[in-house]
Amino acid sequence: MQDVANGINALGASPIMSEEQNEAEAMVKMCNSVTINLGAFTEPQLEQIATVCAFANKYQKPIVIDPVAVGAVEYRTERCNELLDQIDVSVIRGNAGEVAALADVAWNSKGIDAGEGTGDLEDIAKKLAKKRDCVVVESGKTDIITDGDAVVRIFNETDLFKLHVGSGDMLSSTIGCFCGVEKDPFEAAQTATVIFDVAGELVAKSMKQPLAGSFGPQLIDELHLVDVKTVEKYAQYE
Ligand SMILES: Nc1ncnc2c1ncn2[C@@H]1O[C@H](COP(=O)(O)OP(=O)(O)O)[C@@H](O)[C@H]1O
Ligand SMILES: Cc1ncsc1CCOP(=O)(O)O
Ligand SMILES: [Mg+2]
Repeated sequence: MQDVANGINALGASPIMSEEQNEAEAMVKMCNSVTINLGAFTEPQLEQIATVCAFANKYQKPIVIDPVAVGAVEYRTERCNELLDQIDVSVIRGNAGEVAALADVAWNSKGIDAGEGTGDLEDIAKKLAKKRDCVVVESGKTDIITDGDAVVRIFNETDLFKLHVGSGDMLSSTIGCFCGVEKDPFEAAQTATVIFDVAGELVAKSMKQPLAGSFGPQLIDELHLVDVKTVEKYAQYE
């Protein structure tokens, strides 16, 4: 949670974390977008999450969902699908295992990680985008972004992302921030993802020794420093 708040604050956005149902309407009214992270929740929190999402739909604030580990634990898949049945979501951002689980595709997920499977990653992402009528960002070595028809691939990467727990959470919240300033969630998701990936890649390239512990803080520093010119110079996508 700390990395998420610091990462998006460094980018110039303004995070606020909330867990209290009674402030849900006020929170949603004042924000530009809502990111729901299902990393660790209890049943009462699910009620609060559903309330926040209902207000977000009412006040037309975009919602980004990070369905952490839904592929690994059936309970999570069920709760996440129940939530998605109730609300309109702009973007779902997950790794291959999470996206496959929500798209009803068999996959061997592993905890918070992507795990392994044989399905075509782009087809699976498109299936979920069509099923939930939203944009899907399926992260991995190549990040796949789709609205169900068009597909954009972002190639900037570093293995250090995998060693830093919370990289996916930071990416999802970054997408949330861009959805708050760009009406088209497909555009917002692409911009956020390329900035995040370029920032991580630049950190990795600048490190004398690629070490997991120092990657996190340096990623936050790079999110602070990174500018449009730098992203345009290094972005690799099609
Ligand atoms: N195998 C990989 N090699 C390099 N970068 C990766 C790899 N897998 C994921 N990433 C990057 O890590 C970031 C977080 O994505 P991911 O690890 O898939 O999310 P999560 O942490 O939720 O599993 C993304 O920016 C993605 O591009
Ligand atoms: C370790 C852990 N446990 C519940 S959520 C979480 C963090 C997941 O982070 P990410 O999916 O971004 O690696
Ligand atoms: Mg994750």
